[in-house]
Amino acid sequence: MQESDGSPPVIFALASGLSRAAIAVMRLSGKGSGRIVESLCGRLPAPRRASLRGLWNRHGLTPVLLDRALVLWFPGPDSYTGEDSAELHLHAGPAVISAVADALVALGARPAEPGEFSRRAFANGRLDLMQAEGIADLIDAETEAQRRQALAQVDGAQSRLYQQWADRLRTLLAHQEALIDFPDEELPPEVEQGLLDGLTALHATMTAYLREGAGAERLRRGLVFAIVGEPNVGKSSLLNALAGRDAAIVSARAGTTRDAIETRIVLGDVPVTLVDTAGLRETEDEIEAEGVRRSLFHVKQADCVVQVFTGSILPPRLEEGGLLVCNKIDQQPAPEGAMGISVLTHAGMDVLRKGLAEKARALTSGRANAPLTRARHRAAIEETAHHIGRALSLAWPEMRGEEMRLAMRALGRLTGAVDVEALLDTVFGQFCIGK
Ligand SMILES: Nc1nc2c(c(=O)[nH]1)N(C=O)[C@@H](CNc1ccc(C(=O)N[C@@H](CCC(=O)O)C(=O)O)cc1)CN2
Ligand SMILES: Nc1nc2c(ncn2[C@@H]2O[C@H](COP(=O)(O)OP(=O)(O)OP(=O)(O)O)[C@@H](O)[C@H]2O)c(=O)[nH]1
Repeated sequence: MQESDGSPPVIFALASGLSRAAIAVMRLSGKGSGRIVESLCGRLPAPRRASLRGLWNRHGLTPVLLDRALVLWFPGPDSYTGEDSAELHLHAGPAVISAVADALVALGARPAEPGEFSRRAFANGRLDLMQAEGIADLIDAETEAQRRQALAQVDGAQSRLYQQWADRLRTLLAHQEALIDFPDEELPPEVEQGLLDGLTALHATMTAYLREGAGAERLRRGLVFAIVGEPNVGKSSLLNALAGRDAAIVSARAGTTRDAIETRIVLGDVPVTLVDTAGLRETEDEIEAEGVRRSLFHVKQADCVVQVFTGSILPPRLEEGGLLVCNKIDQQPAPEGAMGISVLTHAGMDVLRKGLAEKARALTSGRANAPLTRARHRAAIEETAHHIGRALSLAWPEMRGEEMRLAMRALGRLTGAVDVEALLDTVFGQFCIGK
């Protein structure tokens, strides 16, 4: 469906989501938005000013009033998408929303796909891919640290850094082209040396950046901490205590937890999924054995393993860098080398919470400015660095030039400057509807 002049169709979505609320924001974008708003509420309100209007369905014999709503009109290109856009701030009843949606469809609009508003903003040059991904992260941000990180990305921290790299690379490529085009002229030898030095420095910058990177990506997606140990040591009790609610079944019978139970909590400003796993032991019981297999899988997947035991003997560590926790110190003191707690009496629980928060912070720390937040970015920067590395290893100018062009391409895909059609579905498909 398109407008008759070939411009993209008007799309609409409930930007405020479907949860129960007092007001619902219906958002429209596309060249025909103005015509649709006029049909609903008469003349267009003044640009960017909230106006109270009756919304009328004029399709039947007599006009039907759908709602009295606040209407905002954003003429393009000064709008989020860069197109003519409008917002209808409705009373959020489901019947109001569906009546308005029906009227919009009758007027030629169609429901938006996930991320479609932002995709249009990208297509119209209002934001680059990294900023768009930042917006998706901002919508998902649960903690202050995630919010800060996402907002810096929306403000272009990464865009600026990667653009700076692209500019350096482009200058170096120009020098390389000069070496190719004028092989016989007397180009001063500094040109080639300067080129190689420049490539070496850029390569070093990128590899250092990749090395420091993992923390921000973990902060964006949140961490997984697995609670593991033998049956009956109090793993489920510990999960419930940390979560502050009865998420897992606690019983005196060993082997109670069969399948992993997950709870989300916040530790040190990082969202953490705690996984309570089946107790690790040799067993004849088929279901319990499957539980044990799954526990070991979680140990491998987790960002941190909280290994719980009881008694006076330190167990062998399941995982380097994990936390060794001795429970039930109300019955017996913890051995040296483990953190002692009693879920029953709360002894040691504050120290444990601090220790876990410290782990969460350490796993998500990294450079404060323009950090690496996504696997997509990591892959593109790795590819860029790979081609720069190859360029450095090639003496033949044409081939070095080709590697440098491939490096430029990889970097361009990062911000969306080149060659991205295939990427767009992946990037914008992860958005929620209405963004
Ligand atoms: N009601 C409402 N709240 C919202 C949004 C929205 O679309 N609607 N946003 C949606 O994401 C965010 C704000 N972001 C926005 C970004 C750009 C423009 C915009 O109209 N930009 C124009 C004009 C800027 C100006 O002069 O004020 C432009 O950049 O040209 C609006 C909202 C969060 N809150
Ligand atoms: N004395 C004492 N008992 C505890 C403490 N923490 C948990 N328990 C008890 O130990 C028993 C086992 O607790 P669970 O939390 O079910 O243990 P689990 O490790 O999840 O057990 P499985 O599901 O079998 O792997 C229960 O009866 C708890 O009430 C503690 O700090 N002190």
